[in-house]
Amino acid sequence: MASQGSSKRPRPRMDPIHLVPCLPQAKWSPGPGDQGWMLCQVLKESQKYTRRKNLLKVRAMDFITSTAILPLLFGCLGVFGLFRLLQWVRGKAYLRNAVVVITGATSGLGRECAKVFYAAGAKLVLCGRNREALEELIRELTASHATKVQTHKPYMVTFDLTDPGAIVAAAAEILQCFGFVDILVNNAGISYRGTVMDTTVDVDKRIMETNYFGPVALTKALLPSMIKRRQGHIVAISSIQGKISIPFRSAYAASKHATQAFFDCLRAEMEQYEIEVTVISPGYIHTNLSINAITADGSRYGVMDKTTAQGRSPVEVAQDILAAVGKKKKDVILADVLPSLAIYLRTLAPGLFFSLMASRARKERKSKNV
Ligand SMILES: NC(=O)C1=CN([C@@H]2O[C@H](COP(=O)(O)OP(=O)(O)OC[C@H]3O[C@@H](n4cnc5c(N)ncnc54)[C@H](OP(=O)(O)O)[C@@H]3O)[C@@H](O)[C@H]2O)C=CC1
Ligand SMILES: CCCCCCCCCCCCCCCC(=O)OCC(=O)COP(=O)(O)O
Repeated sequence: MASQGSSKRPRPRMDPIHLVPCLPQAKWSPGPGDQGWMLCQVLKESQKYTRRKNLLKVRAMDFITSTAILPLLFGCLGVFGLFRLLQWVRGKAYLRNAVVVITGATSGLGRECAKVFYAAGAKLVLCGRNREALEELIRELTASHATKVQTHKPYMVTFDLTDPGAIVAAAAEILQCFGFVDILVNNAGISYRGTVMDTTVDVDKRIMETNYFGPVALTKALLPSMIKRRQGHIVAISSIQGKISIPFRSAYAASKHATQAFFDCLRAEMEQYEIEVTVISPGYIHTNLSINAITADGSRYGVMDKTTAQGRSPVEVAQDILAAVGKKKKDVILADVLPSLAIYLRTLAPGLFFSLMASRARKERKSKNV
């Protein structure tokens, strides 16, 4: 009985390095026209190709391991990591014990900014119109002990940004708190809903006074003391709407565009005194901004818009602001991809951007039947 093994075809011997079958060379030498010969040529070619490929692989590995690429890569990563760490440590030191003034600290983003700057060890002067809300915030801050750095009891100064006289008096009071100001965060603001045609000029002025003239006046009142010390930092909380204009927000978008322009000019002029200027442009944030917005006739809008309700958490935005200030960033956009892209679209393809805004206006008009 023939053994099972003898009925099988002999398996080709394998080339141990390249893992391809070894060609029978000495025993068999077929000639052209022979089918076996053709197969042999094809096999030879494929063997050559595989060898070349493997050689390339070996050479590439040799290059990576024996040359400086890997050490260089790890070196770069190390330097980058060290740079980030240094930046973080410097940011922390910059904010610790710094005298920071925050306007609009009674609610929303300003309230959260107060919390993160307080936890970072800043000496706060909290501003707003509502004394009780400021007192409650100070109680809340001083009651919390969840920080590693030394904290300081905040001061408060109440005034209305639409009152130029009150701003001058408030600036003097602010300077008396700690003797000087390191960082001014111009955060207070109101929004607006309405068509250009229905909106009274008084409403346009009110928005401009709160969002533009008020912060400008407060900044001008505090700048001389900063210039004298050759030290200071002005932060303006603008908006994505300081970079693009969307329908039914004429007064608000105008006030934020003016804010961006003013503080960009100021940055250039203050460079000689080493005074920093940071403009922050957030997208939607979940605060009471839409509820507190005013309408075409000056009445309160009073609605929590879907866009606002779905906005970023004010705590997160406040943390981003703290980081940006610590790094002395000049211009920061804190928004989702679409609004950020819209800024580029406005610059690179204005025609397309204007068509999109016109269609947005049509849709909104239809849905509100106006
Ligand atoms: N929420 C959002 O989607 C976005 C907001 N922003 C900006 O963030 C900033 C903060 O707004 P946000 O927290 O969202 O809104 P809120 O309405 O919650 O807070 C607004 C703050 O501004 C103060 N304020 C309003 N008017 C005056 C005034 N005349 N004088 C003094 N203080 C005033 C309010 O104080 P008071 O208690 O006295 O009313 C309040 O503290 C604004 O500049 C806004 O434009 C930017 C982009 C998106
Ligand atoms: C290359 C492709 C680009 C596609 C771009 C499409 C255009 C999309 C338009 C997006 C508009 C975004 C508007 C964002 C507005 C915003 O974030 O405002 C922040 C605020 O200040 C909110 O105030 P409001 O009172 O309006 O709630």
